[in-house]
Amino acid sequence: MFRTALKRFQNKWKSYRHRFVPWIILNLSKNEKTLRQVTERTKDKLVSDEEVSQSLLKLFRVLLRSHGADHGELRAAQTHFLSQVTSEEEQYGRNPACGHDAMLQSLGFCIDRQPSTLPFAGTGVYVTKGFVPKGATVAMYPGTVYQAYEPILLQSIRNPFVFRCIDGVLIDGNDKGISKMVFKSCSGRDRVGPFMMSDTSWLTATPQNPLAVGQYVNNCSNEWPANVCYQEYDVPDEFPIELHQYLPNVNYSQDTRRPLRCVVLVSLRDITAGEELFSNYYTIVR
Ligand SMILES: C[S@@+](CC[C@H](N)C(=O)[O-])C[C@H]1O[C@@H](n2cnc3c(N)ncnc32)[C@H](O)[C@@H]1O
Repeated sequence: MFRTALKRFQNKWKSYRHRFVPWIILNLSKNEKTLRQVTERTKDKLVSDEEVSQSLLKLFRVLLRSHGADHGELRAAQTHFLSQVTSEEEQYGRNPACGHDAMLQSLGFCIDRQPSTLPFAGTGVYVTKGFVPKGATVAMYPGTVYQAYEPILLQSIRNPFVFRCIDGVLIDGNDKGISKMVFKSCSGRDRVGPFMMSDTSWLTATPQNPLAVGQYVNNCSNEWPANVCYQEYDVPDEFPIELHQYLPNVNYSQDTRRPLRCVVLVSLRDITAGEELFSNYYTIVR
């Protein structure tokens, strides 16, 4: 009897692919209605990697333009790259005042952190301006990337920000304490000449890449169904080196021999200004 119950629990546990571990232990049985189900691992993607790349490149190019004016040492390296921008980007103007302007101009919406609509849910993420069409890249999940075999025990204690990817890769999106120290240290280590390979400003109240607040998106409920979902995105080799400085992820280990793992949040439907973003912390792969 006990063995059967244990076996059933083990099978159920194994099928949960995205999980914030402490949260799921407490809430596994509470809102089964909101579970997201996919039939195969490869079918978990709502939009293609190419579409995600295009959205990120569009935003990052506008950010580079605005920040280029502030970073003299990078200007020479960027000049070549900037000469390649398309006429579409020209219309965004030479110097957007901040990341939010860049986001509105390039993607057509802004997101920001504010107190959640849900009682006792702390901070959430809202669309504050513009309009998000279905299938848009709405946010990024920042943090240190641990391969499935790498140790994360100390950093994961009482940490609700550890996100588990479909393949067991973990992303620690906590912007405080030891998690913050680890991210900064790994980011400083990976610098290539004048180029930063990742962005540490998501650890502050004002991230340069305004998409990098996805770790604050709350779980959906029966009253508030999910309007975004998580999607793994491996940064392709051809991603311009000048634009890595806006990626809010870094590998824990310098020896990782695979593309940098990022996770983006993609809209499941059209979302209008004033709406809070809700994801589904659980995905079942059948
Ligand atoms: C990844 S964090 C999300 C950011 C969090 N709201 C904060 O302010 O730090 C996950 C934590 O948010 C809270 N949370 C997320 N969704 C919730 C919900 N639907 N109801 C209540 N609390 C929620 C839980 O405390 C959970 O452990």
